[in-house]
Amino acid sequence: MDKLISNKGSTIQSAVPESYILPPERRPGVVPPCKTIPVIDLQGLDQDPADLIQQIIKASQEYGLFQLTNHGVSEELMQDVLVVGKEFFELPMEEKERFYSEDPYQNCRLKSSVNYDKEKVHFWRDSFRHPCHPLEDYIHEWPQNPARYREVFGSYSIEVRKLGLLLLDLICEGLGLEYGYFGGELSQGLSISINHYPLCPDPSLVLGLPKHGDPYLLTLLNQGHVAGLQVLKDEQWLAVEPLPNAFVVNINYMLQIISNGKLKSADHRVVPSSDAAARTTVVTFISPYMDSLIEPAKSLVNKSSPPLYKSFRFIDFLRPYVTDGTDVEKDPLERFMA
Ligand SMILES: O=C(O)CCC(=O)C(=O)O
Ligand SMILES: [Fe+2]
Repeated sequence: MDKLISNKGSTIQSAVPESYILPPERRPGVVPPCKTIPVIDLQGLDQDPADLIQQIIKASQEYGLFQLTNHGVSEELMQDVLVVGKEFFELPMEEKERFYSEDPYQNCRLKSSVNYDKEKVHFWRDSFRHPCHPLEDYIHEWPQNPARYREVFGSYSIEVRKLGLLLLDLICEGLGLEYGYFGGELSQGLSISINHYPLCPDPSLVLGLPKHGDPYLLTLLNQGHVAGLQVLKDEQWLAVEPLPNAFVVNINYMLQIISNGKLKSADHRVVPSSDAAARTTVVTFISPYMDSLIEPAKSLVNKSSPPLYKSFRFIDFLRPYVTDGTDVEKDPLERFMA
């Protein structure tokens, strides 16, 4: 519990503790906002679906990440989860305590940094995470305080799941896969993580999250209005500007593998805000079942395009990823190359 940044009280507001200070070569440096990151307006879906699919595929090939506007999840719900998520982190410690755990497989889990006990340097983030689908299996484990938590996160998880499955259908069509390819067990997992990056006395010395790719299928991030997310493209970090009520969507490792490398997982990281504001974000991950078989889709593999990755069970990828954390320079896909 005393590992949580939000539990360290006033001492942490005056100076960054030694254990969070990165060596100079790993510090984030200055990254200006980037204007070229694709913004896709889902309103065009009815008029010209083919064009929209092309935009999604192109962005997923070039950046592995795009922003999505007019996506159908109401502004009210987008705002509500950010407000209630923030309220959760503002609760007294006694309220949050029962969710704190060192066990990476615990369902409802409050934790700090990435892999606190193993990492050399800690990251400036607390997070609270839980599975969401099917809702009735999990909602009774969620917090009852803030009072609106279950209602707001319940509705949000249903809406975001619908949107995520729609995006996967569009990606499926864009890749030329058989209809409904992602509809089954590959997309049955759903979890939400509230990331809280408290105010940092010197953001230039730390990272909120280190460079990583997300290990699932697809991520939909509601990043609110405080900047901090950066994506790596052609060895350059680009800052992803907050757009009101937009989702930042990123391709995950499993989608890179299933598409046989046609789509690319976006490496990203988070820098705590330098505009004197804490940053709270809500991240939704769509993922395969633990025992789902992951492999390049058969229809994308042929003589001239051999499989780039092996077949494996999702848990065999996830287990080392979870245990080793993401504080490593090596590529987690390496062991799964064909
Ligand atoms: O909070 C963010 O902006 C991104 C979080 C993220 O990358 C993650 O939770 O995997
Ligand atoms: Fe991530």
